[in-house]
Amino acid sequence: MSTVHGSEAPADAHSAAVNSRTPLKKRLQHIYRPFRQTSRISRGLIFSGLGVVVFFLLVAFVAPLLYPYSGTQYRKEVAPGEFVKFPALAPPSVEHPFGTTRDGFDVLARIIDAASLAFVVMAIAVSIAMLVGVTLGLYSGYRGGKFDRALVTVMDSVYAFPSLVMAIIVGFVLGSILTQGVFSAAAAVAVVYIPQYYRVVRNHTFSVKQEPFVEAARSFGAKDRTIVGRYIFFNVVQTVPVILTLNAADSILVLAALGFLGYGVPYPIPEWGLDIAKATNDVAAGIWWTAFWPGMAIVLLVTALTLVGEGLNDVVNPLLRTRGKAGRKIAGMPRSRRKNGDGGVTRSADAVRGAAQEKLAAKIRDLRVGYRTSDGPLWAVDGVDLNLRAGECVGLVGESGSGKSSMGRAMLRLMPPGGVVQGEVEIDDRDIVNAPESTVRKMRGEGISLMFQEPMTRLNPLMRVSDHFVEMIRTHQPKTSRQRARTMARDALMQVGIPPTRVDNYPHEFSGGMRQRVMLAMAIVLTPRTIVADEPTTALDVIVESQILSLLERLRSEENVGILLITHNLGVVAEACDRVAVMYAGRIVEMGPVDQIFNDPKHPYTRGLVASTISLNTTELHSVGGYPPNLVEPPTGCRFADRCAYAMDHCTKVDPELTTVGPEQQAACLLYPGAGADVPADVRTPSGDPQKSEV
Ligand SMILES: Nc1ncnc2c1ncn2[C@@H]1O[C@H](COP(=O)(O)OP(=O)(O)OP(=O)(O)O)[C@@H](O)[C@H]1O
Repeated sequence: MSTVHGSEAPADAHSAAVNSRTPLKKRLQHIYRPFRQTSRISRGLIFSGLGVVVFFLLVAFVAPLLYPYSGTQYRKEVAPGEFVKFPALAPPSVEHPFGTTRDGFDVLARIIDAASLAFVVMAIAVSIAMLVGVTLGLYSGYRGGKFDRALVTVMDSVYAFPSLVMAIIVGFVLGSILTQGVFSAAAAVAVVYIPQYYRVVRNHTFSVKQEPFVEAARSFGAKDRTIVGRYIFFNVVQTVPVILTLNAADSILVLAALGFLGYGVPYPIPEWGLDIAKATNDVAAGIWWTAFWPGMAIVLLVTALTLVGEGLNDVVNPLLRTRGKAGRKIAGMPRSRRKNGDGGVTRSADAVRGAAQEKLAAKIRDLRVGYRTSDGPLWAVDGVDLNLRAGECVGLVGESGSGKSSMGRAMLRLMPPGGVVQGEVEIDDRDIVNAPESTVRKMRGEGISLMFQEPMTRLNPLMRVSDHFVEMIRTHQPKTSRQRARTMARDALMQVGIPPTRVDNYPHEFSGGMRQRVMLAMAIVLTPRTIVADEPTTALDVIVESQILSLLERLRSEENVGILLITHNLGVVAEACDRVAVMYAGRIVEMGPVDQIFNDPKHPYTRGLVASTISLNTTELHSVGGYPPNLVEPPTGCRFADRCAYAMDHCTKVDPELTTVGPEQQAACLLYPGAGADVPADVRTPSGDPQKSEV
């Protein structure tokens, strides 16, 4: 096992020091980190916007305690029981800094009280809209079906309605049922925004639930609640703070418009829109102060909230952040590496395998995987038997569409909508295909793990790597503390040669090869007995490919893990596997030790595959002519018959079974006795010797 410490050491030492002395400081730094990573302009906009919002909050909730007048006060007591009315339309003065209104109210007092009202209405309206819209959007998008369609229609209709007219109608209705006041104004504003949250969240949920990282979460055994709460919600809600602040800004305008038109709060409750409406005649008479101050308040607060909203968009979404100094400090690859980068193979694989030879990591019996398609049902895997021994790596090869990935996913019972699995996949004496959902979830991750191709899309871009680990570990071991889960994550990262100091990085902060190793670390952190690695080295350069293969080798030799390695690359199989299973049109057509299959393939299809591999000795390119059959209507007899150079009459009539063709080698071809019990020996007359002929 390698411990890799590289150029990250100083940064980590620094964070550790902060952590041990001042956890609160560390926590604040942690919260501030995304802000540091945004551009200076974004930060400037957010903080100036926030400054103005805080100023208005002070005006709304602190100033009333300090300012001598209230917004509805029109006189003051000069002696006990003796009142003097404020002058009407008095210009700004020391006594009335913003002047007075036509009805003798102090303008500054009304600005202050209207600010409190604006924040209260804004808070109620936005909270109602967000709560209702987000909840409905998540549910509707995740569940789909009739409920979703009905809700989309309702929300679209509400959304299509002019928002101010909608707010007036709701305000009017609520005002007549309840009373015209703060709550009915807030509810009127809320109704306008519900469809906005709903539409954004619903559409986002709909697409995020199909993301590979959600499938990956399912593969690690996450429950629906966890998937929605952790994987979908956090991806979807990244837009919510932005909508929220923009809505908050807009709600000030809607409230003012309602007030201006007389459908908001009743006079003389101080409200900026209402006060502007009352001041329209004053402006014509040259009295500027009665409309100017409420107008300014609206403009300032709306602009500030908009700035915060736009700025937050950059902060919340890590992909939009511009890297600052902090980002550039994050170091890359470790300085020291093992000589051959092989993950430290210390024991002979054969020695371990010998002892564990008979233990099965997975036992597959009559596995069938079907999909519903527009052309009819299709069996992508059609009756596969396979024993995967502990400590063994079996390569699963075959042309694109032969059913390899379907088989790999079926081993975890990870089916897309419309997919079915039949048969048995036994892991730890439990059959995952027929187990209840709760057992399946437990088996995923602990009993069997799936290592996907395309690691970038399998990791939630908004979750740190540590969060992925903690989430997964605690799903299976709820009693494990977060701290312990983080330690396990660091250990697993170390095992795959990633500096543990990078545990808190986001997926996009890793290179492709490192992300693939992160996926592998996740696949092994719970020490499963079996790993399905689906094209784990696709799109990686040869050095990273070799590192991944070495890690897999170490897992099976040291940890005794059984590995099913799905790949197109026969070179990878030759390097990493003990046995190979060749799949064609949903079936295994040949299986045996790698050396035997590569040096002496028996099935004509395997011969074609091996012949089409390019090596240093290749002088002529071969390929298997023709196309695989349509699995919706597979041909009778051998599925390879119409592409086979040795096809006989019987091949289109008799479905061949796997039969022994060499030591530990089996092939499903009628050329060999036993592949089709009812084929008489004298009709086995291929046009040439299959052992020698070219394909
Ligand atoms: N969700 C699905 N719905 C319908 N058909 C599907 C679905 N997934 C796979 N198939 C079909 O099942 C067959 C096997 O596909 P699968 O992806 O398992 O093959 P594969 O050997 O892994 O291919 P590749 O090497 O290209 O990944 C193909 O005919 C494919 O079109």
